[in-house]
Amino acid sequence: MTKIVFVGAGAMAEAIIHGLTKEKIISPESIYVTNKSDENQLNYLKERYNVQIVCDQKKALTEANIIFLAMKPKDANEALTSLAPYLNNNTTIISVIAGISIQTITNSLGNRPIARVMPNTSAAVGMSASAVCWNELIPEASKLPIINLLESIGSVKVVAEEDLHVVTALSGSGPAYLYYFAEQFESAAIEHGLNKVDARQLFIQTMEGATQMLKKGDVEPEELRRKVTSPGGTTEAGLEQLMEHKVNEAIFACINAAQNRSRELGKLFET
Ligand SMILES: NC(=O)C1=CN([C@@H]2O[C@H](COP(=O)(O)OP(=O)(O)OC[C@H]3O[C@@H](n4cnc5c(N)ncnc54)[C@H](OP(=O)(O)O)[C@@H]3O)[C@@H](O)[C@H]2O)C=CC1
Ligand SMILES: O=C(O)[C@@H]1CCC=N1
Repeated sequence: MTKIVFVGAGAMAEAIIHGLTKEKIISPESIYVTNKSDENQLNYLKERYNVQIVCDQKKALTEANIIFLAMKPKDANEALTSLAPYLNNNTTIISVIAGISIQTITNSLGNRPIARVMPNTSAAVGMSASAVCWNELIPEASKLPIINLLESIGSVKVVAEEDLHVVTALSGSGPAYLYYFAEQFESAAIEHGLNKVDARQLFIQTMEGATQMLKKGDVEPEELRRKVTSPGGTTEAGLEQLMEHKVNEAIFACINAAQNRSRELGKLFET
């Protein structure tokens, strides 16, 4: 049975564990969690998902088939140094850490199969938009099982490692941008008299409907936008404000800043 150890047990680890256990891809008895010090969080994960808390670090790490690295970039060096002595040569490392390169991980853990994944927190509902890259030590035969594992938490694209910076900016961070839009649209609607429940429900359904239309893939977003926008109508009035406030520039600046930060984090914690 495949044994998975999560080193780091915060928001992203929980979202992946939620997805994996919900889809029954891996039995919770085979999922182990450990972190730096927060015992309450480990107990919470055990209670909620039935996963195992690592008691014997050496045994758990030596027996692991897959180790997920799910700590913040600033904590990676310390965590990797403490893991290194216990790793089995065949263990596959799957890192979700933003910015930290396969080379940096290799420098601490030695030459071994390493994959980097950029998921997002929608993994909790099986809707992560994940991208994965790997080093040449991941055997061809292991690639599909890794993709299958990740598909249990959503969609998966295989990308070049260099592209993970922009992927992080777009889909890793992406849910936060959309939640920010949700907050702002909801507040604006409330200011104009709608109650919170209706405002939220209408906005969610609008996003869902627009997403479904985009997903059909037969009409470009620009054309879909045009179909909503009657000349001299309400949409045109609204869009004019978005353009006047240079929302397009804000979005370019947002993606640029996020992908730059991913590169900076990689450099800052390079070993
Ligand atoms: N949140 C998100 O939307 C996404 C996050 N990521 C990436 O996932 C990673 C984790 O992010 P997130 O879950 O949000 O962060 P959290 O702060 O929620 O969790 C970080 C976890 O790492 C643990 N940790 C810290 N130091 C060590 C150590 N030395 N050894 C073992 N565990 C340690 C912490 O333990 P303790 O609490 O005890 O200190 C905590 O459990 C980051 O690298 C981030 O870039 C990727 C995609 C999306
Ligand atoms: O904000 C971050 O750094 C992480 C990476 C992607 C989403 N959250």
